[in-house]
Formats: sequence, C-alpha cells, structure tokens
Amino acid sequence: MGTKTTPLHPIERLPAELSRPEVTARTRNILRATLAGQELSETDAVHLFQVDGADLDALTATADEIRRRRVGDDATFVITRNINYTNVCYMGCRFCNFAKRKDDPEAEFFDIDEVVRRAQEAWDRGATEVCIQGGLHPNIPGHFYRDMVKAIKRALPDMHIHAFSPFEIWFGAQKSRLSYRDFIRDLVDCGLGSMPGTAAEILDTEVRKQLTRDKLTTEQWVEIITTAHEEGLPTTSTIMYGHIDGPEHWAAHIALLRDIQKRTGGFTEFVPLGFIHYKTPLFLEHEGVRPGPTRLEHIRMHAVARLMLNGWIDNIQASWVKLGPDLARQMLAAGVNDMGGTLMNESISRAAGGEHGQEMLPEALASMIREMGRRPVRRNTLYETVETFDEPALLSVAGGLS
Ligand SMILES: C[S@@+](CC[C@H](N)C(=O)[O-])C[C@H]1O[C@@H](n2cnc3c(N)ncnc32)[C@H](O)[C@@H]1O
Ligand SMILES: Nc1c(NC[C@H](O)[C@H](O)[C@H](O)CO)[nH]c(=O)[nH]c1=O
Ligand SMILES: N[C@@H](Cc1ccc(O)cc1)C(=O)O
Ligand code: SF4
Repeated sequence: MGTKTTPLHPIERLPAELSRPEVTARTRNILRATLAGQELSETDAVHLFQVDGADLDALTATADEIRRRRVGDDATFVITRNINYTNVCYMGCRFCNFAKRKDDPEAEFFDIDEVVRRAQEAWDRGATEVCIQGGLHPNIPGHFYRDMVKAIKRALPDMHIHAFSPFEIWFGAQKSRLSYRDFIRDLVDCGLGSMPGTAAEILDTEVRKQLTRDKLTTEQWVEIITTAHEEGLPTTSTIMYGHIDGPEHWAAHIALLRDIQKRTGGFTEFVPLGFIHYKTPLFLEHEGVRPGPTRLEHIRMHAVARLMLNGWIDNIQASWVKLGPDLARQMLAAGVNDMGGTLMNESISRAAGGEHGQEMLPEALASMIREMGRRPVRRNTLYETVETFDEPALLSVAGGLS
C-alpha cells in the first residue's frame, strides 16, 4: 500500500487546448507541469478551481488526457443496491434532510431480516454489492452492525458488503466499548468488504462547525479511515461541496486525501458529491448558503481532483444521483472514469429534494458511456472487471464543456 501506481498509457500527448493564445500563462504553466508528472500544489489547485473560458477548456482537456494515460478509455459502473436501514438520527447535520426523529411518521427502521431480504433481491437482479448506510439511531446496540454483516454473508457469501461510514463506525465502536481498530477488525472478520468514505463533507474544522452540531471531527474521520486502511479494509473518499465552502477548502480537502493515500493506498476512488439544497435546514434557515455547486464548479471539481490525485487515486467517480444523468455524462470528458452504481434505491438525495430518481439501469449507464465515445465496463467494488460491453463505441465524442 502507499506506492504510486504505474500509468497504463504512458504515451505523451499535449492537448491542443493548451496552445490556444487565449490561455493565460499561469494556467498553461500549471497544466504543462502537471502533464509532465509534477504534483499539483494546493495553491495552484485554488487557481484552477476559478478558471473560465479558454483556461477552463485547457483544464478539462488536461484532466481528460491524464485520465486517458492513467486508466484508458474504459468507463466503469457497478450494480449495487443502497440499503438505508434507518433514517432515525439525532446528530443534527444541517445539510441533511434524511434524518428523522423516532416518532416522525416518516421514521424507518429495517430489521436484519428486511436488510437480508433486500440484499437477496439485489443479488437476484445482478448486484455484486450492497451499499449500506444509515442514521445513528440511539437504540441500535453495538452488535447490530456485525449481526447485519454476518446475516447477509450467511445468505449471500459472494455479495460484497460496502457499508458503514466513519460516523457509523464511531457510533458502533462507542456502543460496543471497543477501539475503532477492534470494532473494524471484527466487522472485517464478519465479512465487511469496504467502507464508504462519506461523513467527510468538508474536512475543515471551521466549516464543519457551521454544517453540523456534533459530526465527527476531521481528525476522527482521518483516524477511522486510516485505521480501516491499516486493517486491509478499502474505503472510498468523498467531498460534499457547494454550500458555505470554497476553492481553498476544496484544495486542502483533496490534498489531505492525497496525503492519506500516500501513507495507506486504501482509497479505491474519489466521489465528489454536490450539495442538494432544496429541502435542507442549512439552505432554508441560513443566509448566504449556496444552492449547491454551479455547473462550472462541478466540472472544475472533477477535473482538478483528477489532476491533484494523479498517480495516487486512479478512479474519479461522477454521482448521477447528485448531478443528473446529463451532467454526469459530461463529467466523462472532464477527468471522470466511473459512473458509480445503479443504486436501485436512493433516500438521501431524494429527502433533500433531489430529482434524479432512485435507479439507473445498467443499459442506461452503458449507453451514457458509449455516447461519450468510451467503452462501458461493469466492475465490482474493487474495480475488477465483471462484464464488458462489446458494441462499437459511437464516434460522436461530445465537444468542449464550457
Ligand atoms: C446521510 S449520511 C448516512 C451515513 C451517516 N449517518 C453519516 O452521516 O456518515 C451519508 C452522506 O450523505 C451525504 N449527504 C447528506 N445530505 C446531503 C445533501 N443534502 N446533499 C448531498 N449529500 C448529502 C453526506 O456526505 C453524508 O455524509
Ligand atoms: N451509493 C451511492 C453512491 N455511490 C456508491 C457507488 O455506487 C458504489 O457503492 C461505490 O462506487 C463502491 O465502489 N453515490 C451517491 O452519490 N449516492 C449513493 O447513494
Ligand atoms: N458514494 C459513496 C456512498 C454514498 C451514499 C449516499 C450518498 O448520499 C452519498 C454517497 C460511496 O460509495 O462511498
Ligand atoms: S448526515 Fe448522517 S449523521 Fe448527519 S444527520 Fe444525516 S444521517 Fe445523521
């Protein structure tokens, strides 16, 4: 773990967009240095997070080129089902409208049989993964997490269980009176396959104080993620952006993820999660909170992440449930090589007013990928190929993004 991965496509190619006279010298120099293999600094990332026009075209073309060199033209997705076993939660994150109180008519709690039933249904529909996350329900006993993992594995030994954010790990460890390490080790022994790197939001103390009362601190998030990686448990990495945050926070957040990856090598991917604002207390009750990222901010986030994480995290995922299918597809030209999962069910974005549905069928994801001139590949959670789609790619590669 922690070793730089070797590029798949070492062929050098300078994107034509870099030579256009309208591109500013600063942007051109940063992008050339990055293409030559130099690490993108936080300061330069902050600059790139704000570029427009020809500079933005040069940024996306560079991200696209680095994507091609690192992972080629395949674009992946996974058949997975979200199981949000409870929405009962008292942590009071202001950006979250998923959480409900116990006596709320919309409060939900699935017992373990129901979780297994949903996993079985997913398996019967071709899923290789279940993505399990939930609220921090005060009545959950510490052994609930291990019982759930064991019950799914008993019924479906080959199902990959991608479950429990660092915040749920914090909660479960506390309830079980175990250290993070012992709690995680036990879950791995029971069959946990990987963890979502959610609860990251913006890894900055000041921003976190405003987003949420009691959420895990930056230091605790890093400690739990690092412990998981040390125990051989891979995790994803995420950022939730477009509310009270800005370019400095984004650059520092991704630099922190890069530092962790240099030490552990445990991140499978980076997933930018645009803030869905509509029904959230954060947006409705506070002045000056932005209504999620703009289209250009989405493009810059995926592109700059590709550049900053070059050589360290090869998979940059677009979340269709946050972006919508149209924008998610466009991200494939801005550094993205993964379209995430089919999901089957989705409650978190929907509760916040998200309008992009609950499920994307494999055929729909594959045709989005083909429309961008790329080859669809169904993967498992660990990015191993499960199925390739051999129809010839359409030649109509979409043009510039800005
Ligand atoms: C809802 S929580 C579930 C797991 C656990 N309760 C936790 O907080 O880690 C999972 C993640 O959903 C994301 N999320 C919640 N509300 C959101 C919103 N309005 N827009 C975008 N992402 C959101 C956050 O990144 C959060 O960490
Ligand atoms: N489950 C949600 C995802 N992505 C999860 C991925 O599909 C998959 O579990 C991961 O790629 C594992 O490798 N993204 C969202 O924005 N919302 C979800 O609910
Ligand atoms: N994409 C995350 C999971 C996730 C789930 C729900 C969300 O609202 C956001 C993200 C992961 O696989 O690690
Ligand atoms: S983000 Fe997670 S911890 Fe925070 S309120 Fe929502 S469900 Fe609870």
